[in-house]
Amino acid sequence: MAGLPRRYALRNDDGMIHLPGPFWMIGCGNMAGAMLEGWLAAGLDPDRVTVIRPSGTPAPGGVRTLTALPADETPAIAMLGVKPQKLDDVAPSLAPALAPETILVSILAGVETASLRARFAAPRTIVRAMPNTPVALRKGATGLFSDSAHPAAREAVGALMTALGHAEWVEDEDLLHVVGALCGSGPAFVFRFIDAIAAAGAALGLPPEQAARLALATVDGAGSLAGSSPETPHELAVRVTSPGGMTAKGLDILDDDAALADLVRRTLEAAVDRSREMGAAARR
Ligand SMILES: NC(=O)C1=CN([C@@H]2O[C@H](COP(=O)(O)OP(=O)(O)OC[C@H]3O[C@@H](n4cnc5c(N)ncnc54)[C@H](OP(=O)(O)O)[C@@H]3O)[C@@H](O)[C@H]2O)C=CC1
Ligand SMILES: O=C(O)[C@@H]1CCC=N1
Repeated sequence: MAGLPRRYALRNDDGMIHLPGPFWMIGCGNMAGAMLEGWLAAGLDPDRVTVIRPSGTPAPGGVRTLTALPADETPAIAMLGVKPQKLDDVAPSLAPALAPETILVSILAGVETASLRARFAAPRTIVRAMPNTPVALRKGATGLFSDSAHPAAREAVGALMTALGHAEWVEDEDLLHVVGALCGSGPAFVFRFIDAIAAAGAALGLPPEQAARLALATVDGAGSLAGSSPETPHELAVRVTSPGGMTAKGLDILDDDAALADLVRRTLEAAVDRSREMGAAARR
């Protein structure tokens, strides 16, 4: 972080996260709440964070939770964590509370930078982030995009997101629709796969609870192995597949006519299409 303005410094030598000033989280539901859990686990000072949510449901970690924006401070970072459809409920009161140096981070699926800039005129830097719920365990995958971030702001937001797991920038905003489908929605698709192999095991005779336990442990172990091995998932699959053995017969079904690849491609396409629709709705 050498050479960064001090107000952007997010980490010190002990690896703790220090925010440059007040951090507002506008909405703290499934996704933003998971991010907050991950940041708190990473050592974020809860006193720097304010959650604003209409229910007033207390945020984790003793983080200050309000039902309206604080009147007495300007946020260094403000993160939009509401549903895309709620953007216009939030923008009129939030926009005047932001300063040019506020970094505005949006996790709204599909909603483009231009739509955010049309509603939030002040912040020089707007960053779009597309995270996923495993950030709660600091094992997330997050795509980032900004058309405007000063290198220091880019590094600051990158550091914040890297504290939640894997994070990388995309240079073309349109690709955030794909990142949303792959990373943002991806855990739901994987959870369905866990259920599917559990259901298949049960259909073939295992007690359902036992099938569910074995399916979960298998996907957990396979994911960890894939994440820690220098080998590609394809190479790891080869290691499982004994010539003339049982795995090859199963893979023949998944690979026949690219059945699994085609199913997953159509799955992501459907999610991307919806992301584009939500983006178009926010343009109006
Ligand atoms: N869920 C996911 O896995 C992912 C979600 N996203 C994006 O994250 C965003 C949030 O999704 P998700 O967390 O699932 O949704 P949730 O419904 O779980 O959370 C929405 C949050 O918005 C708050 N909220 C609603 N209205 C207002 C308002 N007027 N002012 C302030 N806060 C408000 C709610 O408050 P309260 O708690 O009081 O009800 C709640 O905390 C979406 O834009 C989505 O596209 C992106 C990637 C993955
Ligand atoms: O389903 C959604 O729209 C949000 C964005 C990605 C994951 N959940």
